[in-house]
Amino acid sequence: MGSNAPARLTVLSGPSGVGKGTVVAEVRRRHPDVWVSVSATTRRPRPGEVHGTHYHFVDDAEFDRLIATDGLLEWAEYAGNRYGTPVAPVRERLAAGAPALLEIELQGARQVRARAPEAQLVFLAPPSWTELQSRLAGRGSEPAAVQEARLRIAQAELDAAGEFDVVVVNDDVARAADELVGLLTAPSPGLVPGE
Ligand SMILES: Nc1ncnc2c1ncn2[C@@H]1O[C@H](COP(=O)(O)OP(=O)(O)OP(=O)(O)O)[C@@H](O)[C@H]1O
Ligand SMILES: Nc1nc2c(ncn2[C@@H]2O[C@H](COP(=O)(O)O)[C@@H](O)[C@H]2O)c(=O)[nH]1
Repeated sequence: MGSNAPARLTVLSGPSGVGKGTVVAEVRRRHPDVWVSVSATTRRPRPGEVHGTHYHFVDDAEFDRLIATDGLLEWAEYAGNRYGTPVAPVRERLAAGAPALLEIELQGARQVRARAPEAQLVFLAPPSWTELQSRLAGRGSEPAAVQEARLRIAQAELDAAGEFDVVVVNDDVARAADELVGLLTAPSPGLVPGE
């Protein structure tokens, strides 16, 4: 990615199980300097998830405090838990002229669009509905009822794909990662949110 990369806020969104985390991990494997925001969440950690790396795992009181102190660029309730982007690291990153990537759901993407219109919004789409179902089930990280809740939300998220600047189909992780790298390095005006 290199130090000449433009400062741009990019949001990657898309339904649960489409492969956002997988594609971002592939981008970071190739370009370890790509900076990805670490969200706060009230969700409990999955096996293997590390506090401060995958998420800042917080309780409801701490999440309330983050909201009350304007500590979040955006936040949303999703399938019974709250998720939000700590604003300070994103601001610092963009102010230093370095790009930032957020991996968030639809409500949060809409908030970023309202607050930082220059941000680039990328929607990661599944090749088909049945493939999305099978990826979510195959991951096996949620019980069936939670998978069903996530798939109900996914229908509405797929309907909103037209709100995004670019749609990337995750038919193949390497190909989708190529496309995302291209978008992350494309020139843009750059923006410091909230200023
Ligand atoms: N292109 C692909 N082809 C086949 N399987 C894939 C592909 N991309 C991701 N997967 C698999 O799909 C499952 C879901 O991927 P992942 O956890 O990255 O999704 P996600 O969009 O980040 O989900 P969530 O929003 O719930 O965190 C994983 O088991 C992953 O290995
Ligand atoms: N609005 C936000 N959504 C976020 C954030 N961090 C993650 N997410 C999204 O939540 C769902 C569920 O995530 P999971 O880890 O429980 O599978 C998924 O779409 C994430 O992209 C955030 O800070 N804000």
